[in-house]
Amino acid sequence: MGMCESLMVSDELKDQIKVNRDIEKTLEKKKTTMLEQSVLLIGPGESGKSTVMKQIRAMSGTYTKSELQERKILILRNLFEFSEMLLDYSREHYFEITEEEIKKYIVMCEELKLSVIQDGQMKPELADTLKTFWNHKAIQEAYGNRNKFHLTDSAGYFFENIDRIKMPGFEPNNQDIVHIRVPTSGVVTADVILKNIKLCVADCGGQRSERKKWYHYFDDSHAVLFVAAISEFDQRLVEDPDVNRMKEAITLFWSVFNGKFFQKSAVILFLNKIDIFREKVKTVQIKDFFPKFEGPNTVEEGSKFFRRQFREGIHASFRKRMYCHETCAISDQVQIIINTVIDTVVQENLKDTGMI
Ligand SMILES: Nc1nc2c(ncn2[C@@H]2O[C@H](COP(=O)(O)OP(=O)(O)OP(=O)(O)O)[C@@H](O)[C@H]2O)c(=O)[nH]1
Ligand SMILES: [Mg+2]
Repeated sequence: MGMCESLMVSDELKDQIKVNRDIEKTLEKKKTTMLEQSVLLIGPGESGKSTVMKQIRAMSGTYTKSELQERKILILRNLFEFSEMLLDYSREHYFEITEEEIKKYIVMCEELKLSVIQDGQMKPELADTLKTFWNHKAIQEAYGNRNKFHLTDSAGYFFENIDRIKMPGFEPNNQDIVHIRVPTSGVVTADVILKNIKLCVADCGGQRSERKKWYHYFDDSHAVLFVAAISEFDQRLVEDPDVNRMKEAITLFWSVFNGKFFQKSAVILFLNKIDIFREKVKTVQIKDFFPKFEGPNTVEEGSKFFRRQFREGIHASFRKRMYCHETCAISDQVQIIINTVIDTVVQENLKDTGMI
């Protein structure tokens, strides 16, 4: 996560941290009753909104035993879903895999499905088959093509951790939890207390079919946290394979901040999945997808370019209330940025009420 971390402590962030300390002092002096701030998490599907929500949750406390058990079952469900997708892709593309192996892996998928429904425990033999499956050449070839069939970014993580997951007393840790993929349907709300502030967070499903539900939450929020995956500049939408994911994110951002809604809200943009972006720019040219991009194909130039793209199409009144961060939501380091964001939100709203 080297670059991820170095980007996090930018000069902008340092300035922000200083401002935040001042705000904390102001709040301390005022000894007000607990401040309530509502935060709306929006952005396209799979950009990392729920992952940010999980990190906020991790900052505010621990999970109960039954919540951990639920997450353990979700991990097995993910392993089942990812295995099926990888196997289907290998078969469709005639990668080298025998009929006998295919039959064995179909049974493996069935057994995984059963362990999800039953006790959430993976039998040792099943774990061994999963490991052989993951190391199979055809499956690795399919995994190498994951961008083409929308396999979730975190699929590899669970296969790599089977030895730990199969243990009878296995309890998911925060890293496991942030890698779980469950698309959000509708809007999931949660109240969290952080830094003596009650945050009412609404995490919205981001796929096209989910977006009409967002409008019920428009205009009431103190802050809008828009999450876009910067790594997706070369990928296509699941909902419409003709549309580039990054272009969709930018147009969506422009349409939300067009001047009609969120007149008083702080606008926070997370250019997320910077870890994948860092790897990708080594081999994929931004210019091939965004001909206007002229700089060297680096993380720094790429981030600057995309920041500008998001900024340039929004209503002028939002630009001075817009804060942008490059993030890696699966890294616990993102919690530092979230802390900063909370302070920014409070600062913006205290300005509005004339308290500072
Ligand atoms: N490598 C990497 N993976 C990430 C990052 N952020 C999220 N992910 C993974 O990306 C997948 C999608 O993340 P979610 O948080 O479920 O996405 P979402 O925006 O809530 O998606 P919808 O609910 O469908 O709108 C999950 O498997 C996450 O573990 C990141 O910064 N880096
Ligand atoms: Mg979600």
